[in-house]
Amino acid sequence: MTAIAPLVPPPGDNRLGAILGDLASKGWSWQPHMLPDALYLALRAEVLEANTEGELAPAGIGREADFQLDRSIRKSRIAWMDGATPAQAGFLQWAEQLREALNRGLMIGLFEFEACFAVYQPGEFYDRHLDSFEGPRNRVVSLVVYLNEDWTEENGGALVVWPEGAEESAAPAAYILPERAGVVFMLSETIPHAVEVTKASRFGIAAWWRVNPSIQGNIDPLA
Ligand SMILES: O=C(O)CCC(=O)C(=O)O
Ligand SMILES: [Fe+2]
Repeated sequence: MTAIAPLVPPPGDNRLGAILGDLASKGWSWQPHMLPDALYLALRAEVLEANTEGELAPAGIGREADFQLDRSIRKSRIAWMDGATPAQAGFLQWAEQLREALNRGLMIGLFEFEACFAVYQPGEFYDRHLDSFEGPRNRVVSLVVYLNEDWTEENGGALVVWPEGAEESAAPAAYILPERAGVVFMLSETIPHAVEVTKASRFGIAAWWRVNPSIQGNIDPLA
């Protein structure tokens, strides 16, 4: 199988520098129109199809024993990616280039990657939360990619980002509209964020890198 845009040019040095600088200084970064167009179109077509074919399942919170399906906190539907289509394979390659750049620039050992399509229908939302879970195989950097054409402020559905470690009552640092091919990076353990109630169908990808929690050379097997 050939990945879509297998030779996606790596994001330019300026852009990578800005992302690394933002993550180091404030813990999050907004990059408008960052996803290459061929990938954007192919991934958007896939999420629209998954949505009409009923391939999305209600999203939960936490993992394994802590997993909860609490529709009062998070109301959306997701489908995990397995890289089995050209669009998904292309996305995984693109993310791999970012992983290498983040590891070099931040001197961290991002290791595993997991990604899902996420759809919020009108009225759906995700309350304020952190993406990291309890336990050793934790999420360290979150990546969100938006697959919406012509999003407007009236549609709602903004991603609200708070400063690192901010109290619930603190003023948000940013309201980000889920615009076409826009990409958000966040430190999963320290950046609280929320998705405001959307008034239009809101398509995107939520993804995370985790560190390798291996001890004495034993790589933790994938779940
Ligand atoms: O779609 C977004 O803007 C963010 C989604 C999110 O916070 C998550 O899936 O954990
Ligand atoms: Fe999140």
